[in-house]
Amino acid sequence: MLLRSLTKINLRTLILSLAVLSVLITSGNSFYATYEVQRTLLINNTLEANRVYATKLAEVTDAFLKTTQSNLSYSANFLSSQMDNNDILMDETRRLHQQSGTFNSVYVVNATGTVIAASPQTLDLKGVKVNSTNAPQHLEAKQPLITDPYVSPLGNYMINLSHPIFSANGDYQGYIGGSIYLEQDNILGAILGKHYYHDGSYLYVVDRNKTLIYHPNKERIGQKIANNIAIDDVVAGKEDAHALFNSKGIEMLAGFAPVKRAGWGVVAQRPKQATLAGLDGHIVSVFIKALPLTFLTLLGIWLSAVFISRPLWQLAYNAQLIDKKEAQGNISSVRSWYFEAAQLKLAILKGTGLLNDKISQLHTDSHTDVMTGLLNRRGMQQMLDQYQEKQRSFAVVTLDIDHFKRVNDSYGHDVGDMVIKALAALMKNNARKEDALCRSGGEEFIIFLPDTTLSTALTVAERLRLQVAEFNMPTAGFITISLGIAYWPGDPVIINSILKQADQALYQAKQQGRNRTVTAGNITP
Ligand SMILES: Nc1nc2c(ncn2[C@@H]2O[C@H](COP(=O)(O)OP(=O)(O)OP(=O)(O)O)[C@@H](O)[C@H]2O)c(=O)[nH]1
Repeated sequence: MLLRSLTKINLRTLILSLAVLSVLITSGNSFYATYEVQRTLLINNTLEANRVYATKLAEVTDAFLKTTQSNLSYSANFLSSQMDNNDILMDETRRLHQQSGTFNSVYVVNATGTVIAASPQTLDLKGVKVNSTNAPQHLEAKQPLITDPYVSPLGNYMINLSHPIFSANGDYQGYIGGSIYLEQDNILGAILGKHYYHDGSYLYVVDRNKTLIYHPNKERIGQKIANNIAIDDVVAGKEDAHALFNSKGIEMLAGFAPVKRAGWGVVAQRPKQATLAGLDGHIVSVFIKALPLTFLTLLGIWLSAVFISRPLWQLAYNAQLIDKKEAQGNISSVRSWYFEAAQLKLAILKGTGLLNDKISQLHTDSHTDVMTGLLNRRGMQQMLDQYQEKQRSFAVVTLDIDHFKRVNDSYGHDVGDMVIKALAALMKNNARKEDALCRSGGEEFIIFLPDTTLSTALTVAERLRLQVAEFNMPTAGFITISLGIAYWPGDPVIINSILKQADQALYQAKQQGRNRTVTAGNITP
């Protein structure tokens, strides 16, 4: 069933379907490729932009730490000879606290771990003893230090930067330190926070232990982050970018860079969805812009399909109607503008030409008397049908060779045949183009003279009779013929009765002595 319906698909539909299908596949493919390329480009660009951005901020942070350590170093040098001067200690801590705005608090701790000066004074730190829990590394380090986050004696979550104080002779006298309160407004927020975007992008900083020391969401500060490849890489000192999922399961494009001076890592990231948000709209606008050209292409394909398939369709359609009269003309008028159609048209025309010739030959053969080439009885009947159909008047002459039996008897049948052929030739010479000559039986003939009056027919019949009488037949010599004439005026009188009338006139001519013409009816038309 499917095969049957497939065979009925015409060439135009086939070309159209294939072309439209290929246009759709090509367009779909190019849209998909464009989408994928744009998507990859956007993702890669965002990853790279975040990496560069994180690197820049890591450098800024590093420069800030360096400056801060220089300031602490300056103060430590200055205080090395002033460790017993309470006023100077207080002034210096206050200056450092208020002048730079770097620290939330500044303090000086002596070699035994007791705070001997602090700013702001409201903290009331003076006299507080630091220990390994609340100031873990300073005393042991005896060198410039940036601590890991820890909870201070007053309960602030903080990091400290410190610088040791040595006397002129190199004795360790304690250290000067500055605190950055991670959960309050601080210098890190001032440096990093202004870069926070509102499309879901943000930036955070972890320390060497993967603990958040800066995050736009302050509640997350102090949390340790696990299973994050960006953080794993950045605390290992790598600078790179990765696509990853954040703690809320949102896919992020993260760029990161280490702050080597502190062992920290800066991570800048943007949600992948926000990055690709414009892409769908972009592709839709590309699609809309491509629509007119696609429509024109489809129109062009449709016109081409019609143009290409038309000659073949016309040839196929007319080949179906090959037995119809007009088929050959229709096929000739097909504009076969390309090679295959032209060859096909030629082949069909040649085939139909041969077929028509053959049919015409068969038609002629079946309507012709073989011996004389005149119409036989079937041909005669067809002629009569045409006259009757067109109501065309005619005169009919029947003629018969006189005493033909004697010719046969005297000279043989072959000579008789020659006489019949010679008589037929004389009849042809004597006839007009539109006259119809028939051999109705052995040596009997009928001549139809269309649009001819009885008197003209008589003239024609007499002329023929005289010509025959004067013609010396091969071997048989001179013969005569008798003729009967009737006239059919084109009215509804049955034609066969006219033939009968002509026969009766012929009979009378025989009765009256032969070699004569007798007319049925009056001579005046
Ligand atoms: N050679 C030859 N003879 C034919 C042919 N057809 C018919 N005949 C002969 O024509 C003769 C006709 O003879 P009849 O009908 O008696 O008439 P007729 O001898 O012509 O005499 P009338 O017609 O009365 O003048 C017959 O002997 C037929 O055999 C033919 O095709 N060839």
